[in-house]
Amino acid sequence: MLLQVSDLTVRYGRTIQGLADVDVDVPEGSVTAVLGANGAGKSTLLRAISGTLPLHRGKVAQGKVSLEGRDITRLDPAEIVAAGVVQVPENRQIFGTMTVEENLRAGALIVPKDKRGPARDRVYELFPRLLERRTQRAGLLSGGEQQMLAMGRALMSSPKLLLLDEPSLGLAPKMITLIGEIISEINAAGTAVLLVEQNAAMALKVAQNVVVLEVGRLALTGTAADVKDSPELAALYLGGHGDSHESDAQSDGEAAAPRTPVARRTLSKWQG
Ligand SMILES: Nc1ncnc2c1ncn2[C@@H]1O[C@H](COP(=O)(O)OP(=O)(O)OP(=O)(O)O)[C@@H](O)[C@H]1O
Repeated sequence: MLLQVSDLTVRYGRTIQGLADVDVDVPEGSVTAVLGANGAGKSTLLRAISGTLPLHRGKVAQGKVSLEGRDITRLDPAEIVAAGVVQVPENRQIFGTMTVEENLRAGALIVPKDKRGPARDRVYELFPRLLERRTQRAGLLSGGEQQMLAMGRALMSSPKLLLLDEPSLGLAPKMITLIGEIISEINAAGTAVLLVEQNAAMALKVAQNVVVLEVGRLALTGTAADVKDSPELAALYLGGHGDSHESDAQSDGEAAAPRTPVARRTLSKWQG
């Protein structure tokens, strides 16, 4: 197993529980999606993995995160990047006054000098739009292009695992489709992806495995194929939240299913 999150409980301050007893496995070479409504704990899970919880006054109260069997729970963010786990933050955090190319260079600081050129070429191959705009200031790019740049920057260090926090956020449907295709390409090239999304339709297209969080707890796990058609997904996630992202996932009325509390279920074992 590439990444194993076991029995993870996260607290913010003394009282707020961000996650409780969460288990997530990311198999080598897979795309694993984490779905859930606002406040379900998706970002908290990514922060726990990337070691950035302390920046948000959070801490792991219990449980463990392992990468290829190595305990990375208490490593700092730079050590986790060096171990091969790189996060693309939700708000993208590109450097607006720097050019596209300079932003990419900033993602390669830990990369040996002779490997930086080839890494950049690979990123440009994956994102031809970034190549076209390499000398432009990043702040002038469209939202979708900024998302590509944030992903490209993360890929500069050739991570084993890419953590994506709601890459579809604020993007037009066509751009969301394109970003989904790019995630599949990144994965086909050998990088595992943990994809946090509110856009279930996109996530279910690109992921093999799915985890659904509900109020900090694991509500549902299974293969994308199993989860996609499950009434549990409609009840847990698509129902009752009225988010516009979600409405295009199921337009057949299922989304209006009442949101009933559902005990944690496993629809099927992880593949592989
Ligand atoms: N820095 C923080 N301080 C205190 N509580 C926090 C902090 N960050 C998140 N929380 C709380 O932890 C819980 C999980 O939040 P989290 O942001 O992980 O959810 P999410 O699924 O990513 O939601 P969203 O889609 O809105 O980002 C929520 O109850 C939230 O209020």
